[in-house]
Amino acid sequence: MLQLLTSSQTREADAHTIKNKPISSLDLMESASNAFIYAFKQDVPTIDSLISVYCGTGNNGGDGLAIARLLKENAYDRISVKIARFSAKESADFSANLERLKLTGIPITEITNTDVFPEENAEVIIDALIGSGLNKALQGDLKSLVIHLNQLQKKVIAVDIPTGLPSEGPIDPDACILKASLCVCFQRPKINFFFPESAKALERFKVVEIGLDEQFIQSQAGPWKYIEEKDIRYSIKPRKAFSHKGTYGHALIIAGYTETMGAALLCADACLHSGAGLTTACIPENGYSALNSFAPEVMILPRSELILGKSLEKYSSIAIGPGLGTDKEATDLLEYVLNFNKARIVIDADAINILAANTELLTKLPKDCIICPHVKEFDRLFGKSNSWWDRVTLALKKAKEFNLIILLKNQYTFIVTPDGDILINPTGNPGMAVGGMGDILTGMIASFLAQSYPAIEAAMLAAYIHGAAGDQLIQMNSIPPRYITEQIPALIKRFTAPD
Ligand SMILES: NC(=O)C1=CN([C@@H]2O[C@H](COP(=O)(O)OP(=O)(O)OC[C@H]3O[C@@H](n4cnc5c(N)ncnc54)[C@H](OP(=O)(O)O)[C@@H]3O)[C@@H](O)[C@H]2O)[C@@H](O)CC1
Ligand SMILES: [K+]
Repeated sequence: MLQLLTSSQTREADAHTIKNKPISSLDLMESASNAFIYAFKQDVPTIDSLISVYCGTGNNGGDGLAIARLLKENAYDRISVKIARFSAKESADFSANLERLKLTGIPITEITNTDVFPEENAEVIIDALIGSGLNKALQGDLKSLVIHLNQLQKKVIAVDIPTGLPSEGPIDPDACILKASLCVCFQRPKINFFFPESAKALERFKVVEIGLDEQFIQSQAGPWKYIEEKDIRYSIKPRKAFSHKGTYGHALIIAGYTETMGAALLCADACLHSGAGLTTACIPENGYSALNSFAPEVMILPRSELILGKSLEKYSSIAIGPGLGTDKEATDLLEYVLNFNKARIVIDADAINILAANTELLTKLPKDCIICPHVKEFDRLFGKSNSWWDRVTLALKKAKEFNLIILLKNQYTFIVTPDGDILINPTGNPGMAVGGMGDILTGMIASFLAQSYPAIEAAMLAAYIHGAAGDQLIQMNSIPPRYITEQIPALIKRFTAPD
């Protein structure tokens, strides 16, 4: 997993690298600027594009100056540089790069007040005004410049981070930020890129290596971790020779109601496709024939039998909630399952709403129980938050308090653990924003739990593979959740095979 850094940790990684590797700070800037150029060339391959580089006077601005010079070396020769000089300060590497730039003949304009802005006919603007050194909200002259640049509606490519966006912490909905179509960021994505509020700052990002000390970065403390494919390959176990269905556990799916039987079918079918040896669905009687024709491999535990107190002993995992309803019977079922606290449990959908209405049940959740709320379910359960940063921080507190794993759904799903980690899932796409998608995920988690994966791994594998299945169908505008299920077995097999 990639350890993500706060802006102060990034500064430490920067200082550590300069101190311990044979590289000077100026050369590190050169390396970062070269890495930017590599990504830039893929995005703007036309060398006669008209490009304007806006630079502040800190190190982000220093990068901008070096980038302008390197662009020229790479045959982009319709470049101009604008320096926003609203204070007398400049960093040493900015000054050094300014001297180097002056030797290239690239036109440089200094903007010292905002009464008149220089005319701008560039097709591409490179934003090197402020990077990770942002220390307050934009105001005054710089804010006026950013508002002006936003109004031009040009293609903007940001260096490291869009000017005005904090690297971490709550994103003020009214913050003035230079909107980028692409951000090329250095070594690690910024934590704030993963929150929906960052959509006002950037459309997409690319991460480029600049040569910071990886060992140092990975040894940093902090909850934010980014899941990679190799984590999935490392966790997932191939099926063994001479194994039988008993080897892979028995999952019970307690889901469905007259009007919402589909949720139970989708959930049970996804569980089956994710490798559980046996899957049983506990549904009301009016769903039997639908289940038998949709997924004949899935067995049935009559809902009425569970209500009468059927033992749960034989199940290796339990999923409860999709399409369950929130009436008295559903509440009793959840309480029954929680009282039988030996099982490995995943709680979703209506069962989360039942928890929200009966918060005393939270104390009955077994250790390492997984809940997988979407934003509304999360807010209903734990209260409203003003920002996604606050919401995830609250999730961290609740995960510790109740010994829970909270899988908080988002374009980048957050898996928040009782040990204080926040695992960010990189897979998935907006085509997956379709009802029923969560039921598939819950079935997958139940399946991995049944197969004896530790709970955090079960959540991680399910989130990653679910999203990866969606990414395989990226050509579809919207993806019916059933199609995700079809992808699962081959995807799992692929992750068990050598690279
Ligand atoms: N670390 C790395 O890995 C590497 C980092 N590199 C690069 O360095 C960048 C970080 O550089 P940095 O630390 O010099 O800060 P930077 O973003 O230029 O901003 C500082 C300037 O902005 C100003 N300022 C701040 N807020 C303001 C506001 N609201 N409104 C107005 N002004 C404001 C602040 O002024 P002050 O508040 O101090 O008066 C100061 O002048 C990083 O993003 C990356 O691009 C690479 O070169 C190499 C490897
Ligand atoms: K920037």
